[in-house]
Amino acid sequence: MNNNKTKIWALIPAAGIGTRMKSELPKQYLEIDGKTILEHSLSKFLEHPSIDKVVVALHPNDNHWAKIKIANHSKIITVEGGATRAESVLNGLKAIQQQHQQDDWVMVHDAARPCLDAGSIDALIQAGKESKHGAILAIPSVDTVKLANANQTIDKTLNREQIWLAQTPQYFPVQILADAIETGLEQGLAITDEASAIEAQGMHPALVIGTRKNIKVTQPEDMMLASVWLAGM
Ligand SMILES: Nc1ccn([C@@H]2O[C@H](COP(=O)(O)OP(=O)(O)OP(=O)(O)O)[C@@H](O)[C@H]2O)c(=O)n1
Ligand SMILES: C[C@](O)(CO)[C@H](O)COP(=O)(O)O
Repeated sequence: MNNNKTKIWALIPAAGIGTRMKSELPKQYLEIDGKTILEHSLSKFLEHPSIDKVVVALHPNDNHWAKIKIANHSKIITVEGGATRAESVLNGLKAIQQQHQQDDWVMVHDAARPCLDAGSIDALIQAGKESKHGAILAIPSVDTVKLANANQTIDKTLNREQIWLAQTPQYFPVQILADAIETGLEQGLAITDEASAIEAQGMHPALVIGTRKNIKVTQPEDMMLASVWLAGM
């Protein structure tokens, strides 16, 4: 347990339907090595001594959650997800706000990233002590990056020294993140991760180097990669 007064919450948006995975089940309920992807993702937070509670946002028509063993875990609270990832996260934040203390922080992590390692959670917590605008896991681009024109020709090559690919977890003070997402949604901004809502408010979250193993299972071929990484954990 986190012994400071400040609590660290985990928030797992798991209300997507996995269109790009083209599977019968929503991808978070596909199994790797006898456990669902969602269970793999949740276990990283349930087993981490600094995480106090875990909020999971579920699809309103989810009829799979109740069947998995972890559903009864005493650290887990569930909420109904929304039509977009940002709305699911906001619903989770509202549930946290009913119980949180002023200085609590939240770590938002995609249900679809089952290969997170405990060291990355530690690194984010450390970065949060040094950045009042929060911190996210990300990896520097290893490829040359092109900016495209509308007709799929190359406009120009970007300086990849400045290009980082965002992952989750993304770690912020609860109140700051809830306000930023609420404002961003009201303004009609495209909020594809938590940091983009924070950036829109003029803040600059820290970038913490993650690992390439922390993939987001998105397309069918990602299942094999995730099972290889999980086997080595
Ligand atoms: N309305 C939504 C949409 C997505 N998510 C969650 O956000 C994470 C990242 O989203 P993504 O990988 O895009 O998942 P899906 O939306 O399920 O996939 P797709 O875009 O292929 O439909 C996933 O854990 C997903 O369950 C959510 O909680 N609520
Ligand atoms: C939050 C995220 O995983 C960071 O890379 C990503 O933005 C989610 O995007 P998606 O289109 O909802 O999969």
